[in-house]
Amino acid sequence: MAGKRREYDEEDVRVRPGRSSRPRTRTRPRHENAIEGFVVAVDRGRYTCVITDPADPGVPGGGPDERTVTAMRARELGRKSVVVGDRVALVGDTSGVTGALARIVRIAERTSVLRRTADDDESTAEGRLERVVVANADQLVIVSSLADPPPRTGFIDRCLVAAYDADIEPLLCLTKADLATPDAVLDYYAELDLPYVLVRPDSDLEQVGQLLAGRISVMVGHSGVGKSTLVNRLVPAADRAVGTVSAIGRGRHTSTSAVALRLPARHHDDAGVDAPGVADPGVDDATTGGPVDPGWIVDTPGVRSFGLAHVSAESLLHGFPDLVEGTLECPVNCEHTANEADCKLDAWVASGNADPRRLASYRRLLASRSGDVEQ
Ligand SMILES: Nc1nc2c(ncn2[C@@H]2O[C@H](COP(=O)(O)OP(=O)(O)OP(=O)(O)O)[C@@H](O)[C@H]2O)c(=O)[nH]1
Ligand SMILES: [Zn+2]
Repeated sequence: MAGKRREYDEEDVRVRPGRSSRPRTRTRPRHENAIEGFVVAVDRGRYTCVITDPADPGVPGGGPDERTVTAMRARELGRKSVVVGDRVALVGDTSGVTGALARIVRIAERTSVLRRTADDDESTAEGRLERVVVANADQLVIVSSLADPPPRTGFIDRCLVAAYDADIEPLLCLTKADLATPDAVLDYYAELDLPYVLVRPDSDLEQVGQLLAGRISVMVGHSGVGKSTLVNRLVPAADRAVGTVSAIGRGRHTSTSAVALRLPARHHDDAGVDAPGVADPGVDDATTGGPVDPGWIVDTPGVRSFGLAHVSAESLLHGFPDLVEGTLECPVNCEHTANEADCKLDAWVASGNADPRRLASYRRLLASRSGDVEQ
């Protein structure tokens, strides 16, 4: 019976009625032996997956027995993209030996998606789309240096909106704290309950480590802010290339890519793991008493920013809670742009309720968004 053999939910496979005559779901193998993996890198149709199947030795936590397999998409996935952070079901040769090729037959429902900004690569049709680049992230680490290059709050604001929209917690990581004070940046965000950490070359990174433990954290930041330096300190095995800041800024990366790096294991008895104010990331595996998943950092070297074309003007406001009250008296359907004669935000700012730079930033995002390509 066809119905009985189906093991896919509708999210995984669309059973196309009518025009499509291929009885795909009836002939598909069951893939009972599929094992779970986590996509850590994507390169030209090949997916690098770490086996995270509970039945697999060395899982979770990247033990010595951990296997990394190369996989391709099974045809039955259709056009569904597979991105870094996806949890997938793998069949075929999952031995992980050189040359072995597994197949991804299922993608687990995503808890979050981050899309890269539409103009990352204007030279191709694909590059003009807001493609999903990272799935299942639960934290967006916005890396900004306090000097050299100076902080760009417009960029931070954009990332905050992307994070709130995707339901991902933001963490502001202010680097080069040895070169400048964070006061101006923190003042700009005074009205937001924005968690932040300060990083300098001599910081021990204990606090950062705690905030990353057991979670999937995406790092984003401009070139030269010290992202690679930080990743190398957190994940020494990653060996990310550290560049030098050039006056004109470096050319754009030619390809957009993301890669997930496993954080080194932390131990239950690490001092201060339950520091006040730090949400319990749930690293204790109480059910099995097994090893702790240390978490992942997703580095996004080719991603300049995250797309907001799909975010409504009202949702954009989530990144600007200090402005929300100022819109309450706006006319219905007010777009809150500078062109709206009756928008109340100008008066809200003029009477000192919010920083004018915040309104300017909000309006810049509104304007940039309308230039984005809708997916
Ligand atoms: N003073 C100071 N310099 C730092 C700090 N962190 C990084 N740097 C320096 O800043 C420069 C850029 O660092 P990277 O780690 O390459 O920056 P990045 O963000 O990875 O830049 P891309 O690789 O271009 O994306 C290097 O010369 C680092 O040594 C810091 O906390 N303080
Ligand atoms: Zn308005």
